[in-house]
Amino acid sequence: MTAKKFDAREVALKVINDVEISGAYANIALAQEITRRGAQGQLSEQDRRFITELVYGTIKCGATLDWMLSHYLSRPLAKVAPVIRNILRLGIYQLFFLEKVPVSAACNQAVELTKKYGHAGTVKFVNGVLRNAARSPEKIVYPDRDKQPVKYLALKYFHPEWLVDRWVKRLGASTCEQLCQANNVTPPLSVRTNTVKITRDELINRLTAEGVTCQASSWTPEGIICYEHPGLGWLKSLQEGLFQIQDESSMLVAHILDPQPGEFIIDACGAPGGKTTHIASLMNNTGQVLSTDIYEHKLAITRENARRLGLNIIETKTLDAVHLGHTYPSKADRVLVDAPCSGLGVLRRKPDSRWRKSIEILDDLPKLQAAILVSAAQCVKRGGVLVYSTCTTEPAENQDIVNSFLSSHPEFVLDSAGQYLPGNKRSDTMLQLWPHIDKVDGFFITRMTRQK
Ligand SMILES: C[S@@+](CC[C@H](N)C(=O)[O-])C[C@H]1O[C@@H](n2cnc3c(N)ncnc32)[C@H](O)[C@@H]1O
Repeated sequence: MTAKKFDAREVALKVINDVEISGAYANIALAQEITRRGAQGQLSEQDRRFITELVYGTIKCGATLDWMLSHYLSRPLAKVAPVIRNILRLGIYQLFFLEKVPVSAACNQAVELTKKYGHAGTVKFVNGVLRNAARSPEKIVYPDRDKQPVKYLALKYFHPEWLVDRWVKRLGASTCEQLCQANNVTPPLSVRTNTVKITRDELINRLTAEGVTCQASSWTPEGIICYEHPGLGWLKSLQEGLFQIQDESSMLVAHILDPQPGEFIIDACGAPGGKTTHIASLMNNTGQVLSTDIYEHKLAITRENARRLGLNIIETKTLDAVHLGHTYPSKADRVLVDAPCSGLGVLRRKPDSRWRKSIEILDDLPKLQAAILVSAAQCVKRGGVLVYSTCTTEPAENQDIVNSFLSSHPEFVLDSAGQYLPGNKRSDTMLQLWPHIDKVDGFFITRMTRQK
């Protein structure tokens, strides 16, 4: 039974304000609000979907909505109070991007919200701006695609201009367009079967019985794609440790490392343990996996995941990976460096992530990545394996790091990462996966063997 009538747009506004004004993460703030309202019996499935659409759409399209609004404003949007600004964004998003929402509903609800959160003057202002936009949509003219490709692509596909500029220079406008389009498609949830406890076929049956619509992934033997699912927290199969939530391309990393039962493996940047637990599963829970990370609170999540999955060969240690080399010299059979990175390959996962990045992050990260790789490499035994991976598509964080490492470490040779793929093999030595080509998160994976 619905306990209390509420307005979906007001819930969406609250989450958007939390993200914009308080710096909350969109997915976390939304999940909290939905859980809270759900527990109070206020939310139907339809409400949940509509609120999610409003929040994710308004945040993802942020700069484009502001540009659209600027056509109907006589003063800069930055001078408008934050809450009113967000009401305008929500309103114009519905007017221009949600065909099913009637114009009257979008405008009237924005006015009602302004009555509650603004004053008489702002009510008139919001009403005027949105009704003007609804009446004169022809005022919105996108920049010419050929003359101003960066501006056009940034506005059309909701990406920061600095990033589009970078991609257009490196990939060309057409590829950049495909990449931006792919980043706007929300991917389905993917999970990894905990093969220590259950087979993939059995898990698919179990998930289906729990109301999940899913099918086997073609990338890995344990991946499952879930197209529709009830709240994950409610699934007994999750509580029983039958699976781990993990992206398909992220699952490839442990396969390329190819850990064997009985070995000693170091996962240098291991938290929150997606790959650490996968490695332990592939070792059939026999041997030792040391998962290190600079943040203890993240390693606590690794330990919790290992406990839930029933993997008892995992140990954790809080450590700056630049000190790994002298702590475990030549001790490990295999070492994984899943380096901290700009995350530009996984923008499709969260609507706010593209707006949280800045060009400056690309200045500092490569130095840290190189230092971690050099140190972690010292832990590899002769004949052992070193894997370097990131979830970005930036050469400065990927190929440049590995090439520079190889040129100063002749004892390591580059293997063909593509040959270690569990599904279709590829000829790539350094594997770069792309959302627009491979339809998975953008991941970079390389594998090296220590010969001397
Ligand atoms: C890409 S994430 C790792 C994800 C993890 N491998 C997984 O699959 O769940 C990178 C990790 O590096 C950690 N990190 C950042 N700087 C580090 C450093 N100097 N030494 C060790 N870990 C670091 C971050 O805390 C973060 O957990």
